[in-house]
Formats: sequence, structure tokens, C-alpha cells
Amino acid sequence: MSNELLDKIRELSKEFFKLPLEEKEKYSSEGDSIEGYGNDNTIRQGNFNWNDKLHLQVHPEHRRQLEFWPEKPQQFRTTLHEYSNKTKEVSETLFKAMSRSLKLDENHFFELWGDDKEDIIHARFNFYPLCPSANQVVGLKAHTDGSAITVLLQDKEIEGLQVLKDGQWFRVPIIPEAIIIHVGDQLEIASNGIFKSLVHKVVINPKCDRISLAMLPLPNPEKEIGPLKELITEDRPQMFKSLKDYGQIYFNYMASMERQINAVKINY
Ligand SMILES: O=C(O)CCC(=O)C(=O)O
Ligand SMILES: [Fe+2]
Repeated sequence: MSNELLDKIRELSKEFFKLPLEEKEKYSSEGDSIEGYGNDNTIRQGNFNWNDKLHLQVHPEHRRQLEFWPEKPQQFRTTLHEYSNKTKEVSETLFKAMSRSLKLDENHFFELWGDDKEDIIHARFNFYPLCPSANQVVGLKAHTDGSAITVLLQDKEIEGLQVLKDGQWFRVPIIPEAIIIHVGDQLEIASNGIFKSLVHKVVINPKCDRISLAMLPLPNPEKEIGPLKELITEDRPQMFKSLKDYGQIYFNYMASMERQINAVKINY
């Protein structure tokens, strides 16, 4: 992806969130729909997040709900279209490389999340307003993503993302020309626990707003996802159930569980 494209999509998302509320509310989420503009309306573990979001399904193209796609700023739609296609290419390359890294045929993961015309990519634009009492609110509480992987574009100037490793939180530095890749729950499931879904959170800056854009590849909800049989061995018995539509399970357990993946774990 070119730096120009990264800068452009960052700029356009900032411009969108800076529009007057009544303009943004033209694209508000409706009912239970995840798509559209709004606050992070799920109570995660008893608390709200200090976060505004615009959530859009970008793939497959024939399932786009354009009524949620902002017409302002100009070029938002065309740029998101371009960015989505690039994300698809990046994620395909990664799925193949990750499969090869486990000495598997390169199509194993790609077949789950990339090669079917009903496979999905969601875009989640995040906006974190500044807060003078920044240490009393959380941008996004600690969570893992329900996707296969997450292709994350961070703000160019304002840090905020933190990741959990060995029980300690680490700040993720800003590298303007870099994209961050997380492992999500579905890759942990399909790899039978070899790849670990990343626990991460977002903190708020007291003086400046922050944006980010998470692209989330998901499978066709009709497709069954489970640990690949090649990765189930005597030493590593099957850790997760096979299931359809993990996305739905993830949202069902959002409020009640710190790690939704525990809902599909096999306990021996
Ligand atoms: O804002 C960030 O850097 C992370 C966003 C995130 O974790 C998410 O959208 O799931
Ligand atoms: Fe996340």
C-alpha cells in the first residue's frame, strides 16, 4: 500500500468524524445492525468505551450497504473502495505466508477467509475524542478481535494502542508508514491455538483526538471454522469446537466475557 493511500484514508476518516453531528447521524446504526455510525454501543464488561465508530462491511462488494457509506467528505467512498481492495491483497498474502510458516499448503487459511465470494471484510473506523481526565476513561477496553486477523492503520501522530504480553502492557509506537497486523480469535481457533489472538486496549490522550482504522477479515458465515486437522496431534489435542458464524458468538458474549473465545474452547 502506498503512503499516499494511507495518508488519504487517515485524512478522510478524520474529516468524517469532524463533520457536524447531524451530517454523521445520516449514517447512524439502526436497531441491532452493527453497520453505521455511532458510539461504541456495546457495554463491554460493565463499562462504556470512549469511542465513536463508523462500521462498514466492505467485502463482498454485492453486500455493501451503501446507505451507511458517507457521501462527505468527497472521495471517502472511492478511497475506501481502493483501500478495501488493497487490504484484501495484503490479507491473502499473509494467510498464505502464515500457512506456509506452519509447513502447510499455502491455501489452508486462505480457503477459510479469502477465496469465497461470500467471505467478508469489515472496516471499523475509530475516533477517540480527547478527554482532559484521560486516565479515568478507556478508549477501548482490553479485548481480542473476533476476526481472523486485523489489519490496523494507526493515527500518524497520536499514540494510544497497547498490547498485553506476559501479563504486562506495552505501548505500540507510531510508525507512520506501517500497518499493524493482529492475530484475531478465528486464526487462533483455526491454528488450534498455535497463533495467539492479541489482547489489546486503547488509552485516551488528554490533549488530542485520535483515529484508527481496523480492517477485519471474516469468513462467509455459512462456512464451518475449526482447528485444521493437520494441526491436531496427540501433543496438541483439539482446543476449540468447529463452528459457523463466530462473529455472532463474539458479539453475543461481548458484554459478559473478557475473552469470547473461551465460549468455544473444549475443556478436557
Ligand atoms: O485504535 C486502535 O489502535 C485499535 C482499534 C481496535 O482495537 C479495534 O477496532 O478493534
Ligand atoms: Fe481491536
